[in-house]
Amino acid sequence: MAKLLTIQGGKPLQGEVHVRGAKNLVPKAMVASLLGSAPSEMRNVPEIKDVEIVTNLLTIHGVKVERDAEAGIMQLDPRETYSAEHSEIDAYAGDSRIPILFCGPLMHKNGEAFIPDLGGCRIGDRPINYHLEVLRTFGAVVDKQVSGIHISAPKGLRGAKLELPFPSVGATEQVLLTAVLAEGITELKNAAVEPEIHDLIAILQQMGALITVYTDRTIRIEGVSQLSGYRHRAIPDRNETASWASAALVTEGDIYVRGAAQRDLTAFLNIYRKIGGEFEVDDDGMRFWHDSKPLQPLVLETDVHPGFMTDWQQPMVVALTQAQGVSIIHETVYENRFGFTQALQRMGASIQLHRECLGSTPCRFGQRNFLHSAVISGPSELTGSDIDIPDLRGGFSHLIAALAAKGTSNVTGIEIIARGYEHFIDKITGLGADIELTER
Ligand SMILES: CC(=O)N[C@H]1[C@@H](OP(=O)(O)OP(=O)(O)OC[C@H]2O[C@@H](n3ccc(=O)[nH]c3=O)[C@H](O)[C@@H]2O)O[C@H](CO)[C@@H](O)[C@@H]1O
Ligand SMILES: C=C(OP(=O)(O)O)C(=O)O
Repeated sequence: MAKLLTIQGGKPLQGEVHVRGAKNLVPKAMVASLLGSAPSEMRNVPEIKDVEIVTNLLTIHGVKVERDAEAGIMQLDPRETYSAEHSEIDAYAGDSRIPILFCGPLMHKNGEAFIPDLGGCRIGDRPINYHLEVLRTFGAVVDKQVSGIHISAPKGLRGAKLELPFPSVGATEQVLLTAVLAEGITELKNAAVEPEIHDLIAILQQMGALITVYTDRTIRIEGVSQLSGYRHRAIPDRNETASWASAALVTEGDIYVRGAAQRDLTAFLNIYRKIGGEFEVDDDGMRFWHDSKPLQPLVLETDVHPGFMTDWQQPMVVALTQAQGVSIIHETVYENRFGFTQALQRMGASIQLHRECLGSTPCRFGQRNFLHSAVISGPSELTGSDIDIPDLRGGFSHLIAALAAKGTSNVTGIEIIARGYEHFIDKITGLGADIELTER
């Protein structure tokens, strides 16, 4: 049965939420456990859909996964893995982007892997050409099938000199998860250096991997013949933290995010302060609030780390609809991440999308007919609307717009949000929102 969330907007969100491990790290750490010849333990594991999907995928490959969901502790025992049936794996087609990262570990373990078609947010084409190219360079043979891909390493996997055309997070993780047990040395240039990548490297190092990260986006990996397990506490979800911070800004609220860490939010906090948000930090988390002073418009470009992360863009757009003046956003990571603004426009926001690059950060989309720049004029009074959630961050952005809007919004498709936001309905309720969840 589909869920319908009815939101009566206009109440500031006030109170506390608890943010646990990062969606963009935990499922990958779970995949890394496959590389070990001993069990691993992960702490700070959130109850989100992507963790569930990877748990199921590991389980059908023979990994024993045990979990205390409330305590956030997961044990993963990979000692008796095997190749799963294609039909079993195919059941997860279209669910998440993580399955592509099974390639290296499963080839090391079983000599082959079958990967279902990927899911994840529809915010651009999201090809996997970099992944396949690096895997081929390691010596893998890729066979694209009607649905999914079969990949094998008949002659084993050997370290290689690699350079990514763009510092892709996923392709960098692909290289790490493959190179650690490949024969010889791998050098990756133009690697992504997001905090979640550093956390994955910390995990692999605990397992016995030899990895060096240089300051120029180069990563060097010396392959080893065997890895053990790890015990690790995942870094907190900086994207969920930024989302709650934006919710406080949009609703004139005051939210304490227990578990949040300042360090990986530098670029976000600079913008938050410039727009007029307030924050303070203590040992257990961060408080974000917006007193009644007017929000300031600004010019912003998304970028790879250490820039302003693309996943923060969508909630921040909602805040900018409330700023006094014209703001400009240039999205340089995904070619199609402004589709969610249509619903905001229906709610009363003034947002124009442009094909041109409205910014100076070099981007791949300028001459290619993609609406990847936005001009937002504020402040606009938002009114409630019927909304069907399009993607994860766009969906959370719609929720906070509806929570700030005058009147009632009827929101469908909220299941998508559970892919990356733990217990978000309970959290919003706990912050004082006037919402009702019904099944249809
Ligand atoms: C599960 C996860 O961690 N998701 C994050 C990860 O996604 P993901 O790892 O999928 O993102 P990438 O960094 O790979 O993608 C960045 C850009 O590279 C392009 N590209 C990527 C791979 C490839 O083979 N070919 C190609 O052209 C993509 O289309 C995109 O335009 O990093 C993104 C960028 O920080 C975040 O928005 C996502 O939240
Ligand atoms: C784009 C995102 O996730 P995914 O890569 O899992 O689709 C996101 O978390 O905003």
